[in-house]
Amino acid sequence: MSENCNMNCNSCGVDCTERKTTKPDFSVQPHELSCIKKVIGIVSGKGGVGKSLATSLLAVTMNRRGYNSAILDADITGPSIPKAFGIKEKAMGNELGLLPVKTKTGIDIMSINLLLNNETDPVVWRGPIIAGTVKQFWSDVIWNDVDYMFVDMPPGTGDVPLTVFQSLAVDGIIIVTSPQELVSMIVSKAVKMAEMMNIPILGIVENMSYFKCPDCDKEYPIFGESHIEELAKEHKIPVFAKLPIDPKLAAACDKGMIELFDGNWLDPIADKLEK
Ligand SMILES: Nc1ncnc2c1ncn2[C@@H]1O[C@H](COP(=O)(O)OP(=O)(O)OP(=O)(O)O)[C@@H](O)[C@H]1O
Repeated sequence: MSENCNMNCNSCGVDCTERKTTKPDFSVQPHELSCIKKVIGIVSGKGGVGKSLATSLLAVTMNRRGYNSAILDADITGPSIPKAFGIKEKAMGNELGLLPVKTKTGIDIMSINLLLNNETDPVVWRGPIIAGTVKQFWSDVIWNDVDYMFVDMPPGTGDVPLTVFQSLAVDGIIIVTSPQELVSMIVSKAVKMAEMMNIPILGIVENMSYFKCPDCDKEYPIFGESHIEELAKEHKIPVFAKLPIDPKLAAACDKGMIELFDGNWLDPIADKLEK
């Protein structure tokens, strides 16, 4: 202990044996009228691997099982959720807070594109403003009676994923990846970030895993052989699902009809979430 000790470790830099480390608490309270039971972050180490698609499919899968599902689109600079669900209207608010927009099948969605006048306007904001917006999607939106909220994270391990992990009450994350060599390093980064944040990793989804020939049913690994099993074993996390490259999925996203997708690839995740 320093001889000048004033017993306030927060204002002292001496690394003494008596030091009491108090971790700063960055958590943000949800809106007082919100009721959110489980929050699942959908993470990818890099862009374009199908994280938003996986988020949408998960929300639809849980909704089909009779749960109230919601999507908080934290991908502020590349929001693609409203388009996949074909949402044209803007989010409304009242004196109490902002209200999410309901999709045709009743999934609650909040995304920056539901607030911009023009969905093609770029969001040219600095990191702290973007991170602040995500926090507001949590604290200022009235998420009424949500069983499963899926948070579509921006790719990487930067400011916004960090904000989500520190501020929102995330119960677990699902990592979305694709079968390329680069991926093992990228997944490892995402895994380590979750570990640093003490957030459980529920499992990995490998997207664009193969293409199934409609004529002969043979599966072709278009992006190369998958190494996901080894990677999952290395990090001791389960592989939940392997999604095929399916032009019907891309078309459903483009037409805003993802709620009509046909496939049960994500059932193992839904089973685990139900448990
Ligand atoms: N399995 C698939 N089969 C066919 N098309 C797919 C598949 N997965 C993703 N796509 C298409 O690839 C594009 C990128 O997918 P998506 O927006 O989900 O990626 P992302 O990881 O969220 O990207 P970003 O991180 O840049 O936001 C979309 O047009 C989507 O429809």
